Amino acid sequence: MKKMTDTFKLNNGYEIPCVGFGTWQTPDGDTAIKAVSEAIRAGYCHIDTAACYGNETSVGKGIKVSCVERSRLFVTGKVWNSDRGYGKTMVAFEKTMADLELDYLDLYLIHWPASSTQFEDWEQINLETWRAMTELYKAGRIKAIGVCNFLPHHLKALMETEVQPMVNQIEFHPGQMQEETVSYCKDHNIIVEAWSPLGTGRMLSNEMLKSIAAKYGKSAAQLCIRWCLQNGILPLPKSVTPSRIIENADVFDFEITNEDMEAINGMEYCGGSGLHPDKVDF
Ligand SMILES: NC(=O)C1=CN([C@@H]2O[C@H](COP(=O)(O)OP(=O)(O)OC[C@H]3O[C@@H](n4cnc5c(N)ncnc54)[C@H](OP(=O)(O)O)[C@@H]3O)[C@@H](O)[C@H]2O)C=CC1
Ligand SMILES: O=C1CO[C@H](CO)[C@@H](O)[C@@H]1O
Repeated sequence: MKKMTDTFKLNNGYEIPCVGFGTWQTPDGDTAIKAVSEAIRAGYCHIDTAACYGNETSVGKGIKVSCVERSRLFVTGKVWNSDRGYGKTMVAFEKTMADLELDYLDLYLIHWPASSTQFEDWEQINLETWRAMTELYKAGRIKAIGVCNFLPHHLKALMETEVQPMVNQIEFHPGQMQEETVSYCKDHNIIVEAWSPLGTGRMLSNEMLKSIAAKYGKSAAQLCIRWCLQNGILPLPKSVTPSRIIENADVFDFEITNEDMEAINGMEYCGGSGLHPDKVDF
C-alpha cells in the first residue's frame, strides 16, 4: 500500500480503500462535521460509522460539505444489537440511510454477533440479520456486507449462506492480534479491519512502540497504523484533532523492517478493551 486511495479487493471484487476514518466517540454536531470534512480534506476516502455512535447525521453532513463525488468515497455503516433480526435490520438500514443522507452504502456490517451466552437461538438471530443484509446487497442498496466482532464459530453459519461475509471488523492493535480469527478470515477470503488500531489511544504511551517509531522518525500512532497495513489488516484510526488526522494519514513513506514487525507481533497481550464477543452484553 502506497497511498490512502490504494485498496484491498473484497471477495465480490469491490474495492475498499486501505485506511478508514473512525468516528466512535466523536461528538455529534460540529465536532463530527468538522472531523469528517477535515479527514476528507486530508485524503481519507473511507469513513467508518455506526448507528450506535449517535452521530450519523453529522457524519453525513461532514461528507456533504466536503463536496466530493460520492463514487470517490467509501462509507461503512453498522446495524446495532437492538436491531438484530430481519425486520428490524431493514428498518435500521433505512434510518441510517436517511440520517447519512446517502442513497447507497459501500459496506454494512452486523455490529456484534448474537452469542450463545445471550440467546439460545443465537445462530438463527445472526442468520436472520444476515438475510436482511443479503437482500439489501442483492438489491444494490449496499455494495458489500460483513460483520464485526465475529469469532470463527459465529462466522461458520454465515459461510454456508448464499452470500458470504466480505469483511470482519475486529479489535486489532499491537498487543491484541486475535490470531485465530485473523487466520480464519484469511483462509476464507474475508478482509479484516482493525478497530481501535491505536488501542483507543492506550498503545501510544507504550515505550517499545515509541522507541521503534522514533527510529523511523514517526509517531507511535503512525507505527501502529503502518503495522496493521503490513500485516494485511485495514486500520480505522479515529481522531477529532486536525493535526492528528493529518499525521495518521502520513504512513506511506516508510516501511517497518521484518525484524521490527516480528518484535511488535511478539508483544504480550496488552492495551485491549476487554470486550469479548461472547461475553459482552450491550
Ligand atoms: N465495530 C466495533 O465494534 C468497533 C469499531 N470501532 C471503530 O474503530 C475506530 C477506531 O477505534 P477507536 O477506539 O475510536 O480508537 P483509535 O484506536 O483510533 O484511537 C483513538 C484515540 O486516540 C487518539 N489519537 C488518534 N490519533 C492520535 C495521534 N496521532 N496521537 C495521539 N493521539 C491520537 C484520539 O484522540 P482525539 O480524537 O482526541 O484526537 C482518540 O482518543 C472507531 O472510531 C470506530 O469507527 C471502534 C470500536 C469498536
Ligand atoms: O463500535 C463500538 C465502540 O465500542 C463500544 C463499546 O463501548 C461498542 O458499543 C461498539 O462496538
